[in-house]
Amino acid sequence: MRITVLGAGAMGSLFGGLLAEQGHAVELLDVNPAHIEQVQARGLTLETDGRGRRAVRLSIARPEAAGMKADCLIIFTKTLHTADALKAARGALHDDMLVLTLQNGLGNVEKVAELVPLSQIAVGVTTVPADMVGPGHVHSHGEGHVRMTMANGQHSDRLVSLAQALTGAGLPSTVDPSAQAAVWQKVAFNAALNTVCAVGDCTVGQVGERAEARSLAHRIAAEVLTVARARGLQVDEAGLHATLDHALDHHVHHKPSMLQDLLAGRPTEIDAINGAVLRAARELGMPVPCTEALDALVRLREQRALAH
Ligand SMILES: NC(=O)C1=CN([C@@H]2O[C@H](COP(=O)(O)OP(=O)(O)OC[C@H]3O[C@@H](n4cnc5c(N)ncnc54)[C@H](OP(=O)(O)O)[C@@H]3O)[C@@H](O)[C@H]2O)C=CC1
Ligand SMILES: CC(C)(CO)C(=O)C(=O)O
Repeated sequence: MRITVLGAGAMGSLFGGLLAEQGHAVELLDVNPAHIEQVQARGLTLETDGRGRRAVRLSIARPEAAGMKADCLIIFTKTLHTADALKAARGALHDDMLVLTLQNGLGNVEKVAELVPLSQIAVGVTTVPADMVGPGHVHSHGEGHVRMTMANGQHSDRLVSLAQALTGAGLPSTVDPSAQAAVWQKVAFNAALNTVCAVGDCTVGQVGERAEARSLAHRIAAEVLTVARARGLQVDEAGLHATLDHALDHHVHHKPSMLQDLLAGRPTEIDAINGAVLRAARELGMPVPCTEALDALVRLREQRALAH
């Protein structure tokens, strides 16, 4: 397949690199000059558990210089950069292209739909983890999967082909209409764990060690699911709490992306995570006090992090 990846940081580079290794034509689009320069000069250094470190040759350009007419475009910018990135990559968009967002948070389809017809948009979630080691170097220290569906609920052969390509590249993927509920479950997970780690300035394991912090994370997750249920989604509450416990017990050294953003002085995705849940809860007149408290505290930390 011909696949463009818009936003080639940790996740975009991992997905693009693994797909390119399987012989797919991949073009990464990014704005980070040091990363672009490294990948152009030396290839992408890709490090995954089990297969070690290797260099992968693939194209990379700024979004406005996109050169490939791709079958699919996967968006992996942070949520607050989606609109700018898509506008800059407008030249790469065409009406026979599938556009997939696997970003965290809510409202991603709505942002993409400002520039792409809904019938071409797919949405999903991934539990695959990835970290940037430095420019041109990405590391994934764990396994995960991808669940996705067309935003309009229709069947798409193109999405099935993309799922096969991703699975063949070592990113197990399913096309599943319940991916819409999975988006909410992932938001519940991020609203709970990312925020508590961000405010506590600690790893997932450090939250897991303290009973009251662990219980707070579970309360936030449960609160978010009450909103999802009120919106008519069938969510798996027991499954979510089990996933949270698994992360708290096993991803002990991981610093969630929200904490990494704060430490790097970058804006976080708080508005697309807790902020979006709060807006949905307000529309329904539902109180979500824990989600609201963490939203306020992360924004406070973010303001300080951006000021330095
Ligand atoms: N990392 C993880 O383990 C996981 C992340 N996710 C989600 O995936 C998404 C991507 O996350 P992640 O890869 O960690 O993020 P990164 O910050 O590592 O990567 C985002 C990339 O997008 C680039 N970018 C910024 N603006 C633009 C633009 N206008 N056009 C093109 N590229 C742009 C950034 O450049 P610059 O650095 O210069 O800003 C950066 O290289 C997020 O929604 C995240 O929540 C989901 C599951 C796991
Ligand atoms: C990797 C994971 C699942 C952990 O919180 C994540 O989504 C993030 O860091 O944003």
